[in-house]
Amino acid sequence: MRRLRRGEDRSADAPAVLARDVHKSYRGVHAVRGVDITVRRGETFGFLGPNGAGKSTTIAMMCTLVRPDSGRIEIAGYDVVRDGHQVRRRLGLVFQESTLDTDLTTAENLTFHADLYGMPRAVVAERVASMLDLVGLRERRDDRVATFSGGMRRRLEIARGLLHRPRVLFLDEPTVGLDPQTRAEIWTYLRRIAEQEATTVFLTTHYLDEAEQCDRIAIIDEGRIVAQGTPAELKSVIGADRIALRTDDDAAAVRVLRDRFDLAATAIDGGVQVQVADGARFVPVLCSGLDVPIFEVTVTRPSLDEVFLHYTGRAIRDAPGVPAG
Ligand SMILES: Nc1ncnc2c1ncn2[C@@H]1O[C@H](COP(=O)(O)OP(=O)(O)OP(=O)(O)O)[C@@H](O)[C@H]1O
Repeated sequence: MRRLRRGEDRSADAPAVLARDVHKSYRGVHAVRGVDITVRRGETFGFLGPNGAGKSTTIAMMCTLVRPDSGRIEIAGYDVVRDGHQVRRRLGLVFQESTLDTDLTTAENLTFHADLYGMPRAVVAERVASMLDLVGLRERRDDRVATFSGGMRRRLEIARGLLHRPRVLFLDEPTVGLDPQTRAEIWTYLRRIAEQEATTVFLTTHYLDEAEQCDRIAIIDEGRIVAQGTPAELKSVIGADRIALRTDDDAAAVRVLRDRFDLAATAIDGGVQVQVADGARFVPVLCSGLDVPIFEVTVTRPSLDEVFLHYTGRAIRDAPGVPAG
């Protein structure tokens, strides 16, 4: 590795987040068992897993709140154990539980944060204004946070997390408990952050439609990363499209699928199902070659739901304590 000159910022070409063989146990519970993660600069990275899989522990280690037992974590090139101060300067945090002071105004909450981070007074006013623009709260600058909706509070927390220009913004379930419209709105801001601020966004979510919007995702189960890649890459592991058929004679359809198309069909509720590589291309071939009247054909492409089920043995929506998405 190239030696750094005094005062040189390592973060310029280092990955935003790097974790190698990270372990953490709490008395008797091996919560994180050899996690490897690489997040590139500017990526929006989704971290998924069933309840108790080790997400919060991993994030807490990345944010210097919990010390790893072994392994290595670097944020923008700085080690979380050796260079904790450098790491903290480079990250922003948005937790599930709000940490805003509701008795203060929007601007006061932000200025308080700027003081904590030792931001020069001369730049604070302008930075506060541009962050409030980013999350659409400029008009509410002097209102007390106590008067805000859940979505507005979350937006303010995002603005606060970004105020000191972190390299990585960590968000733990940023949209949990919000209605679908507000969730969509938060995502508009998250995308804007990635574009305008060139900030890496690392977030946990239980919503697969949100994971779908990430550049890359990792799935953790029982303390281990079981899959990592773009949503498209992970879905391609599941591979096949599913074609569900309702026909006039399902038994005959199964025979024809086997004899003519070499496909093993399985019975499903009210019909039969086969798996093929490219459903859209196969449907016309099937319809002309089946010889059995078809009432209905449905093609389902692999989803992240199936990816999650494949790797964890659980449907993400079945995880206890998770509102249906
Ligand atoms: N402070 C602690 N002391 C003891 N055990 C803990 C502690 N924090 C977490 N654990 C245990 O470590 C495991 C991983 O927990 P963690 O909170 O990291 O999972 P998670 O994926 O974030 O779960 P959730 O989605 O429910 O927040 C769980 O078995 C949990 O009970």
